[in-house]
Order: sequence, then C-alpha cells, then structure tokens
Amino acid sequence: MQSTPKKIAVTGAAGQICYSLLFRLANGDLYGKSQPIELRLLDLPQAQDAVRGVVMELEDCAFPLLHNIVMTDDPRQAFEGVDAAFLVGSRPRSKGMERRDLLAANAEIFKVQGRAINEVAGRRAKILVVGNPANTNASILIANAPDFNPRQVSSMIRLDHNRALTQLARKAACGVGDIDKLVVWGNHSPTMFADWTYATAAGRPLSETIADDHWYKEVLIPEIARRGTAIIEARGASSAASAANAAIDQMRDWMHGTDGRWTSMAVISQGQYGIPEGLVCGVPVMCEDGDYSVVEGLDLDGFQKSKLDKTIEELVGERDALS
Ligand SMILES: NC(=O)c1ccc[n+]([C@@H]2O[C@H](COP(=O)([O-])OP(=O)(O)OC[C@H]3O[C@@H](n4cnc5c(N)ncnc54)[C@H](O)[C@@H]3O)[C@@H](O)[C@H]2O)c1
Ligand SMILES: O=C(O)C[C@H](O)C(=O)O
Repeated sequence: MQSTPKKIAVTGAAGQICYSLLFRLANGDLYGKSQPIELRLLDLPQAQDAVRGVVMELEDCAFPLLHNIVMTDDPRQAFEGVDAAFLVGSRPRSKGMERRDLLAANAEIFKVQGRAINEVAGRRAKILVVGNPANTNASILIANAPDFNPRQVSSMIRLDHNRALTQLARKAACGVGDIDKLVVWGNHSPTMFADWTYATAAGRPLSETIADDHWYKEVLIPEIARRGTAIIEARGASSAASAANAAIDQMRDWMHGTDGRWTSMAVISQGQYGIPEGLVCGVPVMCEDGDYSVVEGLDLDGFQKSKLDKTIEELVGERDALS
C-alpha cells in the first residue's frame, strides 16, 4: 500500500525557477521514488493562466508519484496542512537592479505568507525561502508567524555553497563529492563569504592542496559573491535551474540528513559567532532526524571575522530598513 501523499506548497509557480523545480519534485527528487506527493501551486491571480499551462505539462509527464495538483491564489489554501513549502514567488532582480531595491516590494509578500503559515501550515512543516532578499524575507516571515517554530524556517544559501564546491573542486582537481566542511556565511548577496578555512578534500585541507591564498581571497570569494549577477548579465534573467536544484538539495539534506557532513544553511541565529539573535544568516550546519544543528565552537581569525562582520552589517541594515 502506498503512503499518504506529502503535501508540498510552491509559490511563484508560474515563474522560471518553478519551471524546473516542480518537475523535479514530481519526479521524486525530494522525497524519493516511493513517496507520492501533492503539489499546491500558489501564484498571483493574473498568473493563473500561466500556472494552468504548467499544470498541463505536469500532467503530460505522467509522473507516477504526482497524485494531486492544487492551483490557487490564496496563501491559506496553499499552506493548509502542508509538509513542506518552497517560497519562491517574489519579484526577481533584473539588470542594473540591486537587492535592496527588492526589499520593500517583497517584504509585503512574506508578511502575508507568514501569517497564513502561522494559521494553517502543519506544525512540522519545513519552509524554505528562495525569493530574494531571501534571508530578510525569512526573518519577516518568522516575525509574522509567532506560533510557528522558527527553526522550521530557513532561507536558501545552498546555491552559493554549490557554486563554491564546483570552483574549489576544479582548482583542486577533485570531485565535488570529495569536499566537506565548506561554509558559506551570511547573506545571499554580494557580501556573502565562501570560507575554505575548514574545508577538506578526501580528508586533506583544501587550503593546503590548492595553496593559493591570492586565488582564494581575490578570485574565489568575489566570484561566488557575484555569480548571481554574472548569470543575470549573461542570461538576461536570474539563475533558475541551478536555483531549483539548490532548493531541492537544501530541503533534502534538512529532511533526510547529511551523514555527519557539513553543509551551509541560512537559519535563525541564536547568537552564535556574534550573529545577532533573530537574523537569518548562512552558517555551517549538520542535519539529522529532520533537524539541523549549527556547527559551533569554530575559531575565527581576523580575516574571517571581518568578512562575517560585513555580511552581518548588511543583514542588520536590511532589517532596520524595514522596521
Ligand atoms: N536564494 C537564491 O539563491 C535565489 C536564486 C535565484 C533566484 N532567487 C529569487 O527567486 C525569486 C523567483 O525567481 P524566478 O526567476 O522564478 O522569478 P519569476 O519572475 O520568473 O517568477 C516569480 C513568480 O512569482 C510570482 N509571484 C509574485 N508575487 C507573488 C505572491 N505574492 N505570491 C505568489 N506568487 C507570487 C510571479 O507571478 C511569478 O510567477 C526571485 O526573487 C529571485 O531573485 C533566489
Ligand atoms: O542575485 C540574484 O538576484 C539572483 C540569484 O539570487 C542568484 O544568486 O543567482
């Protein structure tokens, strides 16, 4: 007998990221190949025709695990009793636009959705915020969902983590899967800090294997920080398939565990590493039994502290700009 379908809400269903994400979810890439799912697709009233087109395509794939699809423009209907939610829907950045321009426009969306999640989402639901500015949107959502456990909310920093994995693996001539203990700290923005201090490949420190501090500080860190912008410049639109892939990676690790390995997640701070409580900030975590734990007690040197301070300062600025 098949188990009860898992209910997954996805917002921004007519958008670019969802045009990849929904098909991956329906294929079983999150819950595995024996778990049926129901998709709850939320988008604006004016996007419902486009959502209908996506639904027709989902139907035409004949995914065996996809038991039901609900289309709606009502957040309460979308989040009612869900097991997981991908909050993708928001306005993306276009050429020449900085993330701060998005702050006010997108804050309102996450207030409304936070209230709806507070009222109707399953208490163990995992909520992943993808829509930018993702960290601050997640903080706004948490502030508007006082009865919902803030540890059940995270924002996506995994795309930056994956981007750094590939660049490091290339430089070290190893496989991406060989690398552990990479950290991306902070805001999903150009102030983020891809930190190789603890990273190893096949057990050996990557900083020793690569032995090129100039490349680390002057090439890797800025390239990862500006990668989103470089993709917008090249494609004329922000990253989509890689963002969808990272969203599934982050949610899957959170649900199913990391087997003792580190990954990066943006989660609500409890004051670790001097990150003010309540900010949603990228930190190293390990996941087990459907929960994450922040890797604590790392010694940060002056360079690390200055990079972390800069990204924290930006997060505080975003928070203050909206209060
Ligand atoms: N965190 C990350 O690493 C990361 C990476 C890439 C993109 N993003 C962000 O993801 C977001 C979506 O990107 P995209 O390329 O899919 O954008 P898109 O413009 O193609 O799609 C956005 C969709 O959201 C919908 N939407 C807007 N307001 C909504 C609301 N209140 N409720 C439900 N749906 C709503 C729109 O109608 C549209 O269908 C953007 O904010 C983008 O900047 C984040
Ligand atoms: O930077 C952006 O606006 C796009 C996205 O967040 C990305 O990292 O690709």
